[in-house]
Amino acid sequence: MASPRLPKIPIIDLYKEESKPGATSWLSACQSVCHALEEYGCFVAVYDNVSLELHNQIFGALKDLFDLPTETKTQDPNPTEYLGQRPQFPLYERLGIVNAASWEETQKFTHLMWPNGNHHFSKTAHSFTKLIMELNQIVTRMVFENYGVEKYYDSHMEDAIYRLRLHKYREVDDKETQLGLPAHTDKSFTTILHENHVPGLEIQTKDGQWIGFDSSPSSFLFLAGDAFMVWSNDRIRPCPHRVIMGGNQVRYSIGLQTHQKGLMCVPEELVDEEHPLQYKPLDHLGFLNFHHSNDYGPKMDSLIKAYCGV
Ligand SMILES: O=C(O)CCC(=O)C(=O)O
Ligand SMILES: [Fe+2]
Repeated sequence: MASPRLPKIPIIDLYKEESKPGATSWLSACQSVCHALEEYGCFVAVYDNVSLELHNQIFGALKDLFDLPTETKTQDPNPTEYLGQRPQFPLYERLGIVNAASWEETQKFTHLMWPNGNHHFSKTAHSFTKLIMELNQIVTRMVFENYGVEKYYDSHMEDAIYRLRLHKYREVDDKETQLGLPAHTDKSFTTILHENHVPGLEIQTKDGQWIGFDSSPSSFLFLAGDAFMVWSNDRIRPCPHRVIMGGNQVRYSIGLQTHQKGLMCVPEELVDEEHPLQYKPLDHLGFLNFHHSNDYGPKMDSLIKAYCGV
């Protein structure tokens, strides 16, 4: 008997030239994006705007960064969002640039890591961020248009803060855990992840199966975070994901997350008899502090319901 086939994460082409309002494929792409997010909370965007050269440069830059001495990466106070050396998931290390859309903030981060400067790092990280911001804007606009609430798009984007997260998962020793990062949903509005040639990321489907995907230099995993669920009044659920490491290669990944300044409300157009209002206005940055001050078990989407559910 054939074994049951695993579901696959939807793959959607978002080539830069065709991903513009008015292009022939725009409306069907808007529908595919929304459908994928409603069913899986994520999809793989095939995006041709990041060159192979930049893909190679960014992962070269990540190697240089994580090769720095631990004292440099763990500076106190911790403006670089360092996380690592955790006994529960010892393979994982993370650094972050909090306001990565800003060239000055990117340079500040670089200067903390390389007091004598590293222009190549700043330039590479910033060029990558700018291109992924464009992808994030395309997808967000598609969702707003598909739900008929595009009039809120501009003000929503004005309130977006972009955070760049840089990750390293070291190779696994034979007797060690393979868990790179435990299952969680992101606290963000959106997250876009890009990885080097070493796979490991898995997402959980609605019926509880864990599935991976074939990555490539032009694939970017778009994930809905907890705040997307609030905004969409539960139409789009955040996607649980984890990292499982297999072999003896180092995995690097890079993620661009968005968070919203101020109070974010569910658009009134997304509230009706079938979808009664589920959330009070969300203070997203307040929610991040609430999350950091709460050790709330598996930290799945119940935390945001506790924070701003009606
Ligand atoms: O490394 C990855 O691909 C995933 C990282 C992640 O899920 C996170 O930092 O929230
Ligand atoms: Fe995540």
